Amino acid sequence: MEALQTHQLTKTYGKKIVVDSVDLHIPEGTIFGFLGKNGAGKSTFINMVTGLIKPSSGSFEVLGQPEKRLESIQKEIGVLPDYSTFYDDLTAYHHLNYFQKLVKQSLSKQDIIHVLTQVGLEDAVHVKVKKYSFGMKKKLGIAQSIIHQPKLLFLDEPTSGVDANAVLNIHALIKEIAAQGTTILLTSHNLNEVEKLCDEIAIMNKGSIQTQGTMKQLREQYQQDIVIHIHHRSLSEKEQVHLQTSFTELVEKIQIEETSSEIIVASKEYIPHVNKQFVRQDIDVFRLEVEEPSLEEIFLNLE
Ligand SMILES: Nc1ncnc2c1ncn2[C@@H]1O[C@H](COP(=O)(O)OP(=O)(O)OP(=O)(O)O)[C@@H](O)[C@H]1O
Repeated sequence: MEALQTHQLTKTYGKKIVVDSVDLHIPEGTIFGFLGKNGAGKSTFINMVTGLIKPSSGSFEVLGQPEKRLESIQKEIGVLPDYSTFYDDLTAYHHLNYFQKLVKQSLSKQDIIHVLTQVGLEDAVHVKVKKYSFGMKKKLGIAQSIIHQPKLLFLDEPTSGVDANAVLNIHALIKEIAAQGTTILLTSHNLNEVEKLCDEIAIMNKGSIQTQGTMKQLREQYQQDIVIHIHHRSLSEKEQVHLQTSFTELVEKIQIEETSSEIIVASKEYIPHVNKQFVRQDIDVFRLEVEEPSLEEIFLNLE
């Protein structure tokens, strides 16, 4: 089953089309990366499929239920919005206790403390939120979004403004939640994070989905040249010249140096040929690395 499916989902404000005929399918059990520049329409999309705002046209199903039955599955959805608001005078514990009652849970004190420990707030359980830093509030927002063990979790920028250590903890937590079967839609401006965590990615631009696929599919789709780094035994100048001239039509660019070389080819099929040239000339290859385009390069190339 698809955890989320949208059909021509559209949102307009006056004449401005903010989300434009989006067809998105998020398979159950995936961590789905949702990318796009500021203002691309990601939060508006999330606000529609979580029932916060009404679509202008189009339809969607969440966990198999159509929009009009969204209320019946609200308990199965968790949301970390792009900004969370809390009551300054309540502690993290009181917030979660209040929230769990809203979503009709009956967690014990220990359960609530466990969730706060999961997000790294174990030392601030009984501290009032007015004393929390931005990163701590973010963690509290994550705790609130997962306290009822949702089947589908929307995390809008879960690590922005959070320090490096806490980022690693949040990544581990996201993986743990996904391993327990929760589908996660993650928006982030940190492309390394998305590359590391997500099974599938969609990139939104000016309200439309520009591209969608697994990292492997996106790489194949957007890979132009393949850069091969070869670390080899030390070559004499004569050998370097000989090697340089032995590569002809196969390579786009070649740079031979004493102990390492960089060769750019147009297609993956040429990689074994490159390797063979070294073997043929009796040059020991210690390491051969193929550089793949990062999500960042793909993302920037799409602009
Ligand atoms: N209530 C509204 N009325 C008018 N325009 C709106 C409204 N809400 C959002 N917009 C516009 O819709 C566009 C998309 O906003 P949205 O917040 O969905 O983008 P985003 O991709 O989430 O951006 P970011 O990465 O900065 O969070 C923006 O140009 C924004 O100004």
